[in-house]
Amino acid sequence: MDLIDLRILDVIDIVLVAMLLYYIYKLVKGTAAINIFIGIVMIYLVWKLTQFLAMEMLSSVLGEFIGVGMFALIVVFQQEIRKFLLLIGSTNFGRRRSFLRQLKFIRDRPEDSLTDVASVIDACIKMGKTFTGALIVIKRNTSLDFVKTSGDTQDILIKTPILESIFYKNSPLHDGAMIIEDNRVVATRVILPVTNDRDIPLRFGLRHRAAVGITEKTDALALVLSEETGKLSYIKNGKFVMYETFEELIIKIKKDLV
Ligand SMILES: Nc1ncnc2c1ncn2[C@@H]1O[C@H](COP(=O)(O)OP(=O)(O)OP(=O)(O)O)[C@@H](O)[C@H]1O
Repeated sequence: MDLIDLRILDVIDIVLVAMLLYYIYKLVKGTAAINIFIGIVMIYLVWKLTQFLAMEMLSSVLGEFIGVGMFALIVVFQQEIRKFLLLIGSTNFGRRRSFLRQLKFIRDRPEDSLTDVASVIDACIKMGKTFTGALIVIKRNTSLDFVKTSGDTQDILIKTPILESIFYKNSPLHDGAMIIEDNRVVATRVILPVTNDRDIPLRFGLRHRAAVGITEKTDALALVLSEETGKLSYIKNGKFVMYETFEELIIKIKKDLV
């Protein structure tokens, strides 16, 4: 019986380690950190090999290095560790959230719990036609309180004309970002963290960099309207999401909000 238990635990152990390595790889893939990650994996494998071959001295040197290296790793991978914890947190919360939403849906008026994505996109289409710049952040699981404090607190039910009037060029609220939680505008004139990503084309300025920045640091979704081109960009997880039509975009956002 003990033997069977051990085997099952071993399998679970291996699956968990494989999942952990996969998630870490997914996070560092395409970043400069991938080379550091590969380097660490190689040192670890050599260390294990020296232990297996009983090469005492080399194994103890590498062992010491890996021991101290743990602290260095936390510093080097600060951003990635943050993202990783966020990923784990939001995976669980995601399910709980949709369950809570169901409950909320029963309790509250529906207009208060689900983001009216169609109205948001409708406002964006209209603003795009008049080359009005806009930056809209939609909260998912991660709290946005740390950025909200930089702007003005609001509590406004989402309606197309209201969103348009907020970003209207002469409006006192048009500057910075607007934050949406559920179906309400909860903050305006918010200053967002700007990304350091050098791969973003130069034609994108600070508004787009801020949208990439907040979606890198949190799981929020961002919509950016360019004042220069009137083009609407949808940004998720620090990346521009491609879409063909506005209908397709609405479906994508709704899916991302479930
Ligand atoms: N860190 C930030 N947080 C929130 N809003 C910002 C931030 N940086 C810039 N903005 C907003 O973006 C506006 C325009 O900035 P900028 O012209 O650099 O952006 P852009 O990406 O080139 O956009 P556009 O294509 O509309 O010109 C600013 O006036 C401000 O309202």
